[in-house]
Amino acid sequence: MTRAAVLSAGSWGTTFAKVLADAGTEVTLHARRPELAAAITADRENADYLPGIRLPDGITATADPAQALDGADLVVLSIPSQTLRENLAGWAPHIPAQATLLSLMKGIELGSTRRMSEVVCEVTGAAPERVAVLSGPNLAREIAEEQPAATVVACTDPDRLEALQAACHTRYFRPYTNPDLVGCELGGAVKNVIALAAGVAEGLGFGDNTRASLITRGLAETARLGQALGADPLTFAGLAGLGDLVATCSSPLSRNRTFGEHLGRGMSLEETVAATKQTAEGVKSCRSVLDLARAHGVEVPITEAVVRVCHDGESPVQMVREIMSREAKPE
Ligand SMILES: NC(=O)C1=CN([C@@H]2O[C@H](COP(=O)(O)OP(=O)(O)OC[C@H]3O[C@@H](n4cnc5c(N)ncnc54)[C@H](O)[C@@H]3O)[C@@H](O)[C@H]2O)C=CC1
Ligand SMILES: O=C(CO)COP(=O)(O)O
Repeated sequence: MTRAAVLSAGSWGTTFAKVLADAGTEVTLHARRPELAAAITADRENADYLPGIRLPDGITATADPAQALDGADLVVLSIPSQTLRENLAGWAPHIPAQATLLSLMKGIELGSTRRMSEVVCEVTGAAPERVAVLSGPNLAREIAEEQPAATVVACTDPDRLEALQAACHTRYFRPYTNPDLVGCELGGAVKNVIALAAGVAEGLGFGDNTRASLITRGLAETARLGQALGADPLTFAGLAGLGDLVATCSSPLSRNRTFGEHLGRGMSLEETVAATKQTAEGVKSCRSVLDLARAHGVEVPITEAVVRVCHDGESPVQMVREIMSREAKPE
């Protein structure tokens, strides 16, 4: 892969543009606001999302999606999941016919319960083997600072997968391949929901036992749902499953965990939404994950609890009481 278009220039899109450029790929980054695109090109910095990080010379930025997509053999999608369908419909006519379409997004569409790769296929008409996902313990700021991290790229076409792995392999970013696209994608979406619960626990003042219990039982419900959707259960023991769950549930950098922490500390939902400037996917996706689980007859008690706290006005204290008083059962 030699030329990538990254849409758009938020925290992760900008960071991943840097990864691609550091791996030797020419990158055009799409920013919605022309002034941000101009500032990125002129200053080599995205001061809105990654202040203090110098962007490589291999990145140019534009506010024109057609210009960003012109000649791209890799199209990277990194916007809030619930906005993908609408945005992609506008971008689709400009996407080169053979380009690989890579989703960095970690959400499930509300209403349709589609994974992002499914939305990409539906909107663009691309064959499923052209669509890939990247998921793992990848907090943007740490990667932008070139702290070592690993990730997983998944695609059903082995040639595209290998090319993708090479296109984003740098001295600080190590991608593994996995053919299980469904499992990788689901792991990324559900961990955001579990991280909300871990944040609530943090906000209530609970410690490591509580977090470890949530991570482990969260992984169990992710794997149950994954299996029902045809994922490989082993994927959930890897970077896109346990790896991402541990990082997100533990890190103060996580927007989902921070959102939950605010609720746990007693902030109202409205105050928390107002205080959250970046995308916390789990707040919306908890509902679609629950819908998906119900459609497949899978029990997801932590996800249910997160929906009650984020949407039905249940208090964090009551949430913990309900999780802990569920019927006792074998592990
Ligand atoms: N930030 C991180 O550490 C990581 C984020 N992700 C995932 O990447 C995706 C993007 O997240 P971030 O870059 O972190 O979010 P962000 O909030 O930092 O940036 C969002 C980007 O989307 C654009 N955007 C917002 N609303 C839009 C709309 N209605 N239409 C078009 N564009 C819109 C913004 O202008 C911005 O460029 C999410 O699915 C997230 O779960 C995945 C791994 C790491
Ligand atoms: O996906 C992430 C880390 O892998 C980022 O998590 P947040 O979206 O909660 O910040």
